[in-house]
Amino acid sequence: MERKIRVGAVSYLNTKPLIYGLEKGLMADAVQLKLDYPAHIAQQLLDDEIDVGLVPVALIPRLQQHFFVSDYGICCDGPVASVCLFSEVPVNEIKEVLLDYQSRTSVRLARILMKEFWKIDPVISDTREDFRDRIKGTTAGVVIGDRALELRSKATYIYDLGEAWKQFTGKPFVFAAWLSNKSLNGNFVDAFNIANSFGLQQLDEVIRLNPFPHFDMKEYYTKCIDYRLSEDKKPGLRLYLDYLDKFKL
Ligand SMILES: C=C(O[C@@H]1C=C(C(=O)O)C=C[C@H]1O)C(=O)O
Repeated sequence: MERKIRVGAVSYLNTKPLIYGLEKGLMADAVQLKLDYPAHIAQQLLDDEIDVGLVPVALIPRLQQHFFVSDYGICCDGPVASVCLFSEVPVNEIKEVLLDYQSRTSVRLARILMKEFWKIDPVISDTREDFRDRIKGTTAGVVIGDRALELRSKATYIYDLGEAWKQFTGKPFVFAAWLSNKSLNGNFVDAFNIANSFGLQQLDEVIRLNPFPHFDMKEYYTKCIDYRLSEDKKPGLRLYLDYLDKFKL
């Protein structure tokens, strides 16, 4: 029997619709699914511990070769709600910014926006563990995922990075895409696309299975996250990758 394809998916709520089909057993004979936070998925694809991952797009320049596995990803076209700069003071008074250790794409997006859009030059600090209680006074923080959705109700100033990117460039943004480090056969790709679309067609059931009191999940899945990695998303992705190159990020 052929070895199963090792698939690494993001463990946040944003990914639940995409993996609902896989978790229901579609492709159970072909796929072994692991969940982790984005920075770990990125490392696992680099280390060849997985074959396919919902990988932060910031990893693309570091991969020797990469293939887009499906028509789905984690994108937005305007406010995304779960990727924000949280602060107790207005953006131009921020002195230090803590960057979420779980992120690879958004932390670099924040650096681009600070330089080019907000035109601020705070001290930028990486983190290695939970840092949310250090966001106070003039120290702000970039937080992603479910923890960001939760923080929204407590934060004073919320700068949504999807919204800021849209204001800055006029374009949608791609956070993560299903990428592989080797070419996979067309049958796998077709089945994977069908599995991805399964949950998107049954959002009410996905929401029922993953109750989350801090945010309206129907709104999150239908208005904030855009799951279609369609052609109209590509110019924004290219522009982001150009900025990574330009600023050596
Ligand atoms: C919209 C989001 O997109 C994500 C952000 C990522 C990143 O910053 O590296 C990677 C995967 C996505 O989960 C989110 O996490 O809230």
